[in-house]
Amino acid sequence: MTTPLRLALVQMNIIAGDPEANFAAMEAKLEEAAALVPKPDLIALPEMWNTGYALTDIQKLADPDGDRTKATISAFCGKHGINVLAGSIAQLRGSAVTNTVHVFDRSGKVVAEYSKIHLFQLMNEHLHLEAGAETGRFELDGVPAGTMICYDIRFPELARSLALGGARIVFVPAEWPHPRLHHWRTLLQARAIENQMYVVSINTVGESGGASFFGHSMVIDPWGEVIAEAPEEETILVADIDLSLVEEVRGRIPVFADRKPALYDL
Ligand SMILES: O=C(O)CCC(=O)C(=O)O
Repeated sequence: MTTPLRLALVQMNIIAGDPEANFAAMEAKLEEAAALVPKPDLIALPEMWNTGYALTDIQKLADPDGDRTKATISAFCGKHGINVLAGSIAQLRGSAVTNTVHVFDRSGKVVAEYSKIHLFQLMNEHLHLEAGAETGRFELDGVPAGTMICYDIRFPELARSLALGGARIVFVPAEWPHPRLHHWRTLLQARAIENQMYVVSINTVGESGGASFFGHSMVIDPWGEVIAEAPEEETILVADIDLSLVEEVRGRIPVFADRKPALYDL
């Protein structure tokens, strides 16, 4: 990617259990983001945007092999020449359902697929979904990056492993509810500060299954500053980021050179 890099984060209201409505809303929002001037380099979507947390019906609602998602978003990327981190979807794989992010380059090619490693027991994910077994590293326009999903931010080892693998930006699609705004903000900032990288989160808004999703999608720079933050309503959050700040911050406080991995009992 060229520097600065323009990001457009689609903070949307997901209708639980209604993939038709969510696909229509997602396509309209991608077109809205593509019409921004200047055009974004990358558009990102939130977690489980196709089905929301309709977990008891997830087997019949999930996208078989992600085919509909891949066809729709790949065509969009090819038409507009924009990278898309397609949040996550409920994806049917044989008899299992995973919570999976697909990353598309400007030509519409899928360059990465990541399934959520840490399933969130408080919302019964472990009863309905199968956990992923690989981390989410990729490169877009030559920039090494990574993705995690929602609850994954509570595991600093995962963000560290992406940073050690070279990531300069980590994306976090989420469906994170009240009353844990304090945890959301603090954990996202901590992951950015300790790894001296950009952390870009894309949350949802609205109500579903007794949970209220608060938005506050954020772009946090490698110094831990929140450089853009969405309100609690639907919005497309736009931010221009300067990747040279990653090297500048890493040069100022040499955290990676000062690590003592041999002493950590991990
Ligand atoms: O960790 C949390 O508090 C929220 C996580 C969550 O909602 C999720 O992973 O879907």
